[in-house]
Amino acid sequence: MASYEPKKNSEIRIFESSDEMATDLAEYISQVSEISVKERGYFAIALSGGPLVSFLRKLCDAPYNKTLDWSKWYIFWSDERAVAKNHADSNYKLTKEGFLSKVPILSSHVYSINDNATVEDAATDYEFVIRQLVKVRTIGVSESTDCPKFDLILLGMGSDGHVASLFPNHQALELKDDWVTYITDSPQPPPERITFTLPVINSASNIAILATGVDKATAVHLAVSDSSDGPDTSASLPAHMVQPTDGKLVWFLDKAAASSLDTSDGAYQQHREY
Ligand SMILES: O=C(O)[C@H](O)[C@@H](O)[C@H](O)[C@H](O)COP(=O)(O)O
Repeated sequence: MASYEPKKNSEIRIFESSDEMATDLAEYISQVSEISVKERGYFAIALSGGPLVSFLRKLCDAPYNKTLDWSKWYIFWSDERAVAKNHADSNYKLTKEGFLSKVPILSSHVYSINDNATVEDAATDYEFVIRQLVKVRTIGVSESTDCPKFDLILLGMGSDGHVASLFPNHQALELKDDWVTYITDSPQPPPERITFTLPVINSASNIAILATGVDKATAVHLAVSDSSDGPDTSASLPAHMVQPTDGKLVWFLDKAAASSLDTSDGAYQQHREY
C-alpha cells in the first residue's frame, strides 16, 4: 500500500489488490471502533450500499470477529433506496447478508430506514431517530455544527462523483439544516432514495470513501484536487464537497481508481509505503 497526505485532515491509500484493500479497511475500522468505544463507550457507524459492503468481509473473520467489542456497535445507513427490505436493491438487505448476519452486532443496535412509509416520511422518521440518539449521546454531537458526529461514515463513490445519494448538481447538496433528506429523481435507479445531507457527512469524526475501477479515476482526481487551483467543480462533484469539519477523511483506492492522480512528483506527500 502507498499512502499520501494531500492536505490537512485527509489521506489517500492506494492498494495493489482488492484483498489488500479489504484487509487494510478492516484494520482501519477496527482502530476507529476501538478509539470510539474507549472515548465514548459507543461506536456509531453509518454504511452505504454498493460494492462497499463486500469490502467489510475481513471484519467477519479472525481476529476481528473475536477482538472487536461488537456489543458497542450501532449501525446506521448514510443512504437507502426506497424499496422493501427484502428487495434486491435494498442497502439493508445487502448489508444484512454480506456483513450483519456474520458478526454479533445486536439487532436492537441496527437502525435501518423505514421501508413502510413514503420517502418523505422515512427521511423525517430517520432524522427523528438520530436526534433521539444524539440526545442520549449514543451518537456524538459536533460542537462546531450541532450536527450528529458519527464515529465513522463509510461511503462509496460513483463515476459521476456521487456519494451516499447526493448526486451532481442536485438541490439536496444545498441543504444546510436538514440532517436526512430524500430525493425522487435519482439519475440511477431506483429514483426514490433517502440520504444523509452534507452537513451530517462532514461533521463525522471519520469519513472513508472507497473507490475502485478506472471509471472512477477522473472523479477521484477532481475530488482530491484543491479547488483553489482552478474552477470550482464542487456542485458537479459531490465527493469534492466531502470535507470534514473537525474529523479526518481517508480515501481507499485501487490502482485503477488512483490512475489519474499525479503521485510521483511530490504533489502529494507520501508518508508510508509497505
Ligand atoms: O447509489 C447507488 O445506486 C450505487 O450503488 C452507488 O452508491 C455505488 O456505491 C457507487 O456507484 C459505486 O459503485 P461501483 O463501484 O459499482 O460503481
